[in-house]
Parts: sequence; C-alpha cells; structure tokens
Amino acid sequence: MLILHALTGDSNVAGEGGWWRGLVGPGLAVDTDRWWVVAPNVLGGCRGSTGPSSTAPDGKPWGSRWPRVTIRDQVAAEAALASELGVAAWAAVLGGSMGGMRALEWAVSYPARVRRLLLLATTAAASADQIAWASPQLHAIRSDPAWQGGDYHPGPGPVAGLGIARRIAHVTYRSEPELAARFGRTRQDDGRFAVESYLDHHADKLVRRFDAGSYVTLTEGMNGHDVSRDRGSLADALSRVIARTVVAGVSSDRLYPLAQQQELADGIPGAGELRVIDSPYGHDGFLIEVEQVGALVSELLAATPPPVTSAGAPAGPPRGPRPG
Ligand SMILES: CC(=O)SCCNC(=O)CCNC(=O)[C@H](O)C(C)(C)COP(=O)(O)OP(=O)(O)OC[C@H]1O[C@@H](n2cnc3c(N)ncnc32)[C@H](O)[C@@H]1OP(=O)(O)O
Ligand SMILES: N[C@@H](CCO)C(=O)O
Repeated sequence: MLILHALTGDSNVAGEGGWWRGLVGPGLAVDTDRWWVVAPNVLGGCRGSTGPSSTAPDGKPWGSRWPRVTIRDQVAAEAALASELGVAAWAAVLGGSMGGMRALEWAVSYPARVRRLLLLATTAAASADQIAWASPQLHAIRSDPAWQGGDYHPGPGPVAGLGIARRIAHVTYRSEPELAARFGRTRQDDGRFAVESYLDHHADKLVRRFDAGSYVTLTEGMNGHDVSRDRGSLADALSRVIARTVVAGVSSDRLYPLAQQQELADGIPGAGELRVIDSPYGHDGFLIEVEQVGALVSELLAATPPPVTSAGAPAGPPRGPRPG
C-alpha cells in the first residue's frame, strides 16, 4: 500500500508523532500486520528525499539551482521507487491534499499499477483561489532578506518569511467557526489574542522542522497541478483511472471545497457518491478525523479491486489518450 503525505508531512505516518498514527499500525484501519506500507518522502521536500537543501553533485547545496518539479515528476520518482522495490501494482494508494494530488496522478499516469484509490480533500487542478492563497506565502518567503535568492543553505534562512507563510496557510487549513469557538476574542497575558498566539506556535514549530526552499518548490508544484495537462479534457484524464476509488472531502474545508472532490467523484469511473467527512476542523480534518477516514479505508480495502493479470498488475488497457 502506498501512502502519500501532504505539504509538510513526511514518511513518519505511523510511528511516534506520525501524522496518521491513529489510522496506520497493527490492528488499525491500515493494519500493518496485514499490509506492507510504503510512505516515501516527496521529491523536492526536506524530510529525507532530495530537495533544494540537498547537496548537488558538485558538493554544494542545490539552492536556487533546484529545478521546477511538478506533481507528475514527483509521481514519476515514486513509480521508479516502486519498480526498485519490485511492486508491480499497489493494493491501494491513499493520499490527502498534496498527497491526494499525487495519488490521483498515480492512478492517471499508471492506471494498471493502482488497484484501489483513496482521494481525500484534494483536487483535479489547483484553483485560482488556492493559487491566490499561496501567492502571499511565496512573497513572504522571497521578500525575507535571508532568502538570498534561494542560496541561503545551510541556513537558518528565511525563518521570518516561512513563519508568515505558515500563519497564512494554517488559517486556510482550519475553519472560521472552529477559530471562533476555540479562541473567540480572548487575549493572553502577553497581550496577544489567543488565536495569534496559536498561529505563532504553529509558525515556530514549522520553521524548526522545514526548509523554506522546499516549501517554495512544493507550493509551486501544487500550484502547477492539473491532472488534465497534455491529456485532453479533464473527463479524458479521469476516465483513465481503473482503480476502485473512493473520493472524500471535509465538510468545513474552505481551501479544498467539496465541489473539487465532487468533480473527481463525477469523473472517475465507478467512484460512486462523494463521501463527506463531517468535521468542524476544515482542511486539516483529513488529518484529524482518523475514525471517519479509517471507515473509508476499511470500505475501500473490503472492495474487490480490478482483476489481476499474471504480471501482477490489473488487467485491461487504460482508457483515454496515452501521455505524450
Ligand atoms: C501529512 C501532513 O499532512 S502534515 C504533518 C502533520 N501536520 C502538521 O504538523 C501541520 C501542522 N499542524 C496541523 O496541521 C494540525 O496541528 C494537526 C492537523 C497536525 C493537528 O491538529 P489539532 O490536533 O487540531 O491541533 P491544533 O491545530 O489545535 O494544535 C495544537 C497545538 O497548538 C497549541 N495551541 C493551542 N492553543 C494555543 C494558543 N492559544 N497559543 C499557543 N499555542 C496553542 C497546542 O499547545 C498544541 O501544541 P503542540 O502541537 O506543540 O502540542
Ligand atoms: N497540515 C497540512 C496541510 C496541508 O494539507 C500540512 O501541513 O501538510
């Protein structure tokens, strides 16, 4: 099974502090006594894969020389990894948000290698609204004098800019009613509104564990995401999927609204009804509501996948035009 993390996630899915630790592990919905789970760090990231902070062949950090990397490129790297591991086809590919973009690209680029597919809080293409929210984040990082055009490694780099980016992003990851109920207009002893302190906390936590160059390259990768690019219409692209598919969104997600997942559920053959995770937590609901996500995973794993050929991959040619 392949599990694909979101923007600032990593390969620590199930361990201590793992971002889906309530979902993945012995006896859990993704039962690791039964399934062999692979959760790679994304290409361009900073948590174990190669990215702008990595050393280039000349012995210096990639920095500003790091190339533009698309979601499709990231998936091509993951497909090479799967081949290296001897995986002809995944029993299931699961992903939310940016991980959902990659899961979708997997099922469209390599339909015969994905037997089941779970798409959570994600989209067929980044929308104007999503690109717009990313814009001040990218400006915040690049206008920090410590950015140095991207050549600041080993750092610490533009921590102020990255912190501002995270504050902006984190608001979009939660919902207005949640913030109102949790924080209201409460002020702390130091004079900050409690909600400001909460955002400061999340900014401080991220800058301690994440590279600004990776944040930029991954954000630009998400902005460029469009599963239909060079594949005709969106309907053509989505019709290539042969996996048993479940598509779900979060009821209060203001960043990846349900209409985006409805479009996927409508276009992917046999995806059935859009599933809605009922949650006040907004986009982060796909990380927080592990019980509801677990029920969707169990349902998907119980479903019969497409038939397998002798080569171990699902039978049947992918529909729609092949990629160029
Ligand atoms: C795969 C991946 O996608 S990403 C990997 C995991 N994601 C992240 O780490 C992203 C950043 N965090 C998040 O997105 C979310 O916090 C989640 C989804 C991980 C968890 O959500 P929740 O359980 O609702 O946690 P919440 O957002 O309320 O944050 C709790 C933290 O805020 C702190 N906090 C709450 N109120 C305040 C306040 N007024 N002032 C300061 N800090 C506050 C808590 O002390 C807690 O701190 P800790 O995380 O250091 O223990
Ligand atoms: N909290 C998630 C949101 C993006 O999906 C992350 O930081 O990756």
